[in-house]
Amino acid sequence: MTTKNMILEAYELANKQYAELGVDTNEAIEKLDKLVISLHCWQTDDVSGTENPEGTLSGGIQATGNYPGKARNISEIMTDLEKVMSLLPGKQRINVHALYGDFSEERVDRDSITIKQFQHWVDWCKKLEIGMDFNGSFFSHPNADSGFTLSSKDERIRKFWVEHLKRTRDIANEIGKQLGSPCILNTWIPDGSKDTPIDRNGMRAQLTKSLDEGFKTEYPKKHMKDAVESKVFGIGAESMTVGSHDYYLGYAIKNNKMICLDNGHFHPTEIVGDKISSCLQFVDEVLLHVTRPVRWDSDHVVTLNDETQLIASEIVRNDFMHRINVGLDFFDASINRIGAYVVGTRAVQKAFLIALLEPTNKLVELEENGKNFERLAMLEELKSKPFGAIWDYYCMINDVPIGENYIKDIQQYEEDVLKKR
Ligand SMILES: C[C@H](O)[C@H](O)[C@@H](O)C(=O)CO
Ligand SMILES: [Mn+2]
Repeated sequence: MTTKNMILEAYELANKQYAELGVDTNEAIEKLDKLVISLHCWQTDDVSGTENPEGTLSGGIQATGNYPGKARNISEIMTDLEKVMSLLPGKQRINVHALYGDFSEERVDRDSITIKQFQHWVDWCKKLEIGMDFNGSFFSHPNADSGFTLSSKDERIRKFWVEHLKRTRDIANEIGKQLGSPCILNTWIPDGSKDTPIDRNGMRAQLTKSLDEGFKTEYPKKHMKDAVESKVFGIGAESMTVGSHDYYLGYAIKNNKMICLDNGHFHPTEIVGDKISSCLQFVDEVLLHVTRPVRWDSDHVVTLNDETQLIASEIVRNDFMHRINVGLDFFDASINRIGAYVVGTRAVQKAFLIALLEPTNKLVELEENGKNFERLAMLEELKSKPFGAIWDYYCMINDVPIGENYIKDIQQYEEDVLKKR
């Protein structure tokens, strides 16, 4: 029997098993195909960027490892991302940080960037017919060395970063306009204090002042949408983070912004899956940065673990797909970087597929009737249903490697491209 026939046969059997539970696998696949995952460009080069690739990564984040083959310029980043997308089923878009501009003709500082430095990215996205998201880069820069950017009490520093915020919003608007797909601009700042600060309120008041100034211009939501990203702590800012979750959730609700939930940015026992339905009571949309924190915000490659699953299940169970923007945020420099993307993105897609194959109405019915043993039993039994057969079929109809077959493709790319860098 050919592999194709085996996959088709397994799919038919799995389809029947899920039908017995009242789940239509074809419908699940159709819905999964609507999921667009925003691929962060910074796993290609360990967040080095193209502005000053030899500089040190600051802002309390760290990419550990020195696996060969890291991308060294925009062209290599694009080549790597094209390879990644060729190995993924479904749809993707690209998420670019401001420190990834094209500065080959002219080196401009962050308070002077315009669409010009990002036109190359936009043209590439046009060619690939994909959308693009954008981020201000408030780290790896001398004006962030004090540990404070938008919340700084030094007016020169604060103004510099307000101007950066304004510029990034303008660029995002232009990206969305050119690509005909709203560009999400995420604003994350590393501001915080290593040791116990006194004037927490003063720092947060500065941040509010800066955000209010930076967000003054209204842009059409069909072109760009703002998100603000909170964090519990960063390396070197252990005692206090200015942009905490309480802070940004409040700011987002008051100012009609998206909140960005990065699941590496909370205390280890907090789970982002549980926050989605809370936030969506009060904000229109949420941006996700899906990652895998191991003991801290370590940004390990996402896997199909309970945390990833709850995030996907909460979105699917509540029909939140159109109010959630799924982005990734991991950077592991210790393994093949293309492999990191493919494993991490496929893990998120698998979590969504599993969620789509759940007989949610039946589970809710059990819950509402107080049948908690039955709910627990069903949840456990669902784990061993043949979702893998549906996944393989989805990869097959998307014409991408099935199962672990992408490993050899990536090994080949390592030989042909990465080892020559
Ligand atoms: C590059 C960073 O991961 C990113 O800007 C931010 O989203 C973050 O999560 C910082 O910890
Ligand atoms: Mn993040």
